[in-house]
Amino acid sequence: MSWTLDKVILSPDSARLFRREELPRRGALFAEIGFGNGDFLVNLASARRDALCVGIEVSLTSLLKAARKVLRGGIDNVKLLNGDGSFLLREFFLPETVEGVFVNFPCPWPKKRHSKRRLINSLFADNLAGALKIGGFFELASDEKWFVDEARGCLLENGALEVEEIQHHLGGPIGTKYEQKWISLGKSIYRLRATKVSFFRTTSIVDWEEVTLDINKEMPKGWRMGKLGFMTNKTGGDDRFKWTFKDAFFGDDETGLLQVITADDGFQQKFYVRVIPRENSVLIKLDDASTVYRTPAVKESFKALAEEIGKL
Ligand SMILES: C[S@@+](CC[C@H](N)C(=O)[O-])C[C@H]1O[C@@H](n2cnc3c(N)ncnc32)[C@H](O)[C@@H]1O
Repeated sequence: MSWTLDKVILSPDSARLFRREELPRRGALFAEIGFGNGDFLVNLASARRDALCVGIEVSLTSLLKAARKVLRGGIDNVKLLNGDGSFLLREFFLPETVEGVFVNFPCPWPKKRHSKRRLINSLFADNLAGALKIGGFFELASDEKWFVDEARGCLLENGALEVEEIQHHLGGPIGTKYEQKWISLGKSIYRLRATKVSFFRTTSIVDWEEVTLDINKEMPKGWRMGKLGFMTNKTGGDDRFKWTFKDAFFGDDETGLLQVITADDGFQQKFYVRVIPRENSVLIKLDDASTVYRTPAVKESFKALAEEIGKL
C-alpha cells in the first residue's frame, strides 16, 4: 500500500496503535458499514469536520477507491477499515463511544441458503449496542422491506436499543449510489432508526496488547522444510473458532511459507506464516506481508502449527 493510502486505510497493525493513541482523543465518532463508493462517508465527514468518520468495508476495491476519494478531497477526518462491519464495530471502537452508525443499502442476500451472510442479525445488534454511546443512533436504509423488517426484529432483541417504526419514503438527504439506482428504477426506500437508551457492553476478543505471535519451536530430528507440506488441509478449533492450514510454499532462502485461514464466530482472516530454520529450532512468525487481528483463532493456529511441527 502506498504511504498516502496508508494515511486513510488502517491495517490491523495500525488500527491497534490508532485505537490506543488517537481514538480516545477524537471528538464525535461515526461509522458507516459497507460504504461502497464512499460518497456518503465523504459527505458526512465534510459536514462534520469535528467528528471522525470510520468506514468499514469488505471489498478491497471499494476501500481503495474510497481512500483515493478521501485523499483527493483533502479530507482528514476519515479512516477506513477492511473487514466485516459487525466484527469491527465490536473490536475497533472503545465500548460505548460511537455517536452514530449508518448502514446504507446492505446486500440483502434474499436466498434462504445465503441468509447467514446478512449483515444484520442478533450478534450485529449486540455489537452495535456495545459500540454506541447512550443516546447514540443507528440508521439503516434499504429498498427491501422484508430485509428492514427482519433487521428491526433483530434490533428489538437487544433491550438497550429503542427501535422506531419503519419509515417509507423516496430518497434521503444524501443519495448513495445504490439509493439513486433504486429510485431511478421506481423502487421504494425504507428507513429504520434506533437509539441506544441504556447501558450495554460487549466483550472484545482481539488481543490489542499482544504484538508478537512468534513461537520458537525445538527443531524435530530429521527436520526438512519440505515436511511443512504435510500441514496442508489440517484443520482444528471448536465452536467459537477454527483454523485451517492451506498451501505450503518453499523459498530459495530455506524458509517455508504456510497459508492459514482462521474464523472467529464466522469472522475470517487469511494470512501467511513464515517458518524459519535456526540452529536448533524453528521460528514460526507472521509473514511480513500479512497483518491480522490477534484473535483466539489466530493465536491457536500458531500454537497448533508449533505442536504439529514437533510431531514431524
Ligand atoms: C449494495 S452495496 C451498497 C453500497 C453503498 N452503501 C451504497 O448505498 O451505494 C453493499 C456494500 O456492503 C459491503 N459489505 C457487504 N457485507 C459487508 C460486511 N459484512 N461488512 C462490511 N461491508 C460489507 C459490500 O462490499 C458493498 O460495498
